[in-house]
Amino acid sequence: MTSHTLNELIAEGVRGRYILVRSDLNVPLDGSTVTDDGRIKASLPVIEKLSDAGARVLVTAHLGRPKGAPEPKYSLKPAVARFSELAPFKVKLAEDTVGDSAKELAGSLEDGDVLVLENVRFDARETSKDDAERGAFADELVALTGGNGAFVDDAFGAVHRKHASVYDVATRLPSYQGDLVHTEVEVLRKLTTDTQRPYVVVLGGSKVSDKLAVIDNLLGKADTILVGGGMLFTFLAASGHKVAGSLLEADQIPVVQDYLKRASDAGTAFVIPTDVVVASRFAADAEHEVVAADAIEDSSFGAAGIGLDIGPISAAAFAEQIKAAKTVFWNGPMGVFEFEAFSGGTRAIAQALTESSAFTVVGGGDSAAAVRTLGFEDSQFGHISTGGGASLEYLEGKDLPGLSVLDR
Ligand SMILES: Nc1ncnc2c1ncn2[C@@H]1O[C@H](COP(=O)(O)OP(=O)(O)O)[C@@H](O)[C@H]1O
Ligand SMILES: O=C(OP(=O)(O)O)[C@H](O)COP(=O)(O)O
Repeated sequence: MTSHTLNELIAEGVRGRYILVRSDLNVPLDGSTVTDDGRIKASLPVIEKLSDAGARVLVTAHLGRPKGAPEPKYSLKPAVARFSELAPFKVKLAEDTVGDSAKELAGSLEDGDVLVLENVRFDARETSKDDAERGAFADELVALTGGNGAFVDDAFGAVHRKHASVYDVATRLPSYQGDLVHTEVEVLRKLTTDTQRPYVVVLGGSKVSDKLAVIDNLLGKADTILVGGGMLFTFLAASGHKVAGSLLEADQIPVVQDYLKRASDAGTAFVIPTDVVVASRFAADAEHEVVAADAIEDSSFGAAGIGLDIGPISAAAFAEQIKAAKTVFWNGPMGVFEFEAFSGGTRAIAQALTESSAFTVVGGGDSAAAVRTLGFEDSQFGHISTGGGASLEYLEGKDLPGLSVLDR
């Protein structure tokens, strides 16, 4: 199955037509400052191509996980401000997604203009499990394109989401694959069809249940899974250890126990940290100490302690595995890298990737932000993917709704 490409759409002619583009502008923010603009830079080429070709571009995007209603802290304003600085054309932001502001501004677009609609997740229908609800929202998005529109999906980071702006609009408009999605899929396709072993997967971050779900299909595919970040505490708890106030998804403990049981038969080894950096509270200047991973509650902070990074012994052990690998996929920071005191594990893993002769892929908004803010260059890695969950789901061989809906 193949998808139609952006170049095909441009060859068909877009001047004067409304082209709906789904981008992933879900960037990390510090207040209203974008701390890593990688996803904005990655989204720019497709929008620029369409603008140059005379399209009237309507961009949809999400930021964070608002609860289906407008919340100022999840506004796309900072992302669009940064977009405007980077783009050679003016970018407007509507005050709503499909309301009066969106309709009025869309109606006033001229050829080559770009309008970003406010966070699609401000409308609960975007992420609804109910097909009719999502469909109704998609209809309203599509209505903004007049009668002759088209859809370009360029939001690789969201292709694993069956959401209205990713999936349902593509069932309603002639649809095309954006260049970013195309490039990302090509790299991951190579990784899955020609995997050099040992194949090491490094998992961390805070979207614990999302990422635990992908491990099921990685058992037997990956030789080794290194477990860090927020999910390590669910692994420790599954082995009977107390984790004090650390991030724990208690309902996932049986899932992890099942993985641990099946791992050796499947030929996959889990490596769980043996030491952890425990803090007195979740803050950049919190007191902290390194303790054994099976004795987190014995730290000076007792049951109030929070594990915010893997310890140095574990980081060194992970680095050894990475250096001996031929393929490494990494998603999810090892700790709260945003705070210097808890960035050591993430830095050590990034460093090991740069020193490994393996083909290395770093995936995920925060993982990409982490390597950049810790001073590494994109060119030191085989590929930096804009999608963490999306690339993991691709690697486990799942059908990704945002990709399959584009297949003809
Ligand atoms: N031990 C931990 N406790 C709480 N949060 C953590 C921990 N380790 C990492 N994190 C957080 O995980 C976040 C990134 O997670 P996630 O969104 O899953 O990664 P990505 O965007 O790369 O897919 C970071 O903001 C980081 O602070
Ligand atoms: O940040 C994203 O994914 P990632 O953290 O897996 O890289 C994407 O923008 C998708 O966001 P979502 O996981 O809230 O659907």
